[in-house]
Amino acid sequence: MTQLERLAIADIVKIVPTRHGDDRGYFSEVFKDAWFREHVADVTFVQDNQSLSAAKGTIRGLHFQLDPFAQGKLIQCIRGSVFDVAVDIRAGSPTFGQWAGAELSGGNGAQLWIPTGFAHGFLTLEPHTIVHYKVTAPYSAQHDRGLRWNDPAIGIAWPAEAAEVVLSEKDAAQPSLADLPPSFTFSPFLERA
Ligand SMILES: Cc1cn([C@H]2C[C@H](O)[C@@H](COP(=O)(O)OP(=O)(O)O[C@H]3O[C@@H](C)C(=O)[C@@H](O)[C@H]3O)O2)c(=O)[nH]c1=O
Repeated sequence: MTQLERLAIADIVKIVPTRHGDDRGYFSEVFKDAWFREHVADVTFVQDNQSLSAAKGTIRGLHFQLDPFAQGKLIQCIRGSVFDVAVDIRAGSPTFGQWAGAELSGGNGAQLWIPTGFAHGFLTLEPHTIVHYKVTAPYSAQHDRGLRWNDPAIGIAWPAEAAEVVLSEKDAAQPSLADLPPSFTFSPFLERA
């Protein structure tokens, strides 16, 4: 049975698909459209992404895209491990500015569903970590925005691997939540799929 757990922010859902183990290894249905629509969110995924991070302590994020290219994301780690985080940037949301996170790894097969209205990022906990994820809107460089990974106002409790981080130039220069123009948050607060 696939396990489903809502995190501290209930719109963030952790999913652990069943793994059928045998002498060869395991088999797992990692995404099934009808099941996902019924149990998690009635959305259509239009793009799959994959990133390899060579070093432990790599941070990617926190990222989101503006409407009309806002993306819901289904995140999975297929090699190594990450601490994966979503930050609520829905203006008017009772959990605005709060975060929820989970460890995703090739070993645990866990996934995180992050709807639109959240900024997303992760920290690699091992070298050569591969993250694979589905998104509900195509990439649009013009709509791509970010938030500072270590904004004290958000206060993400990153694991110890964040003591010495590897960051892109873009992510080293991301603004803090207080500096986001109001038009960059998702307003009015809508409980979107
Ligand atoms: C995200 C993305 C990037 N690119 C290109 C742009 C650039 O040349 C190169 C690397 O882009 P980035 O530095 O933005 O890659 P990265 O920092 O891995 O960005 C990703 O981070 C995680 C946390 C997310 O949530 C994703 O949605 C995405 O924003 O890949 C695409 O062609 N398509 C895409 O969908």
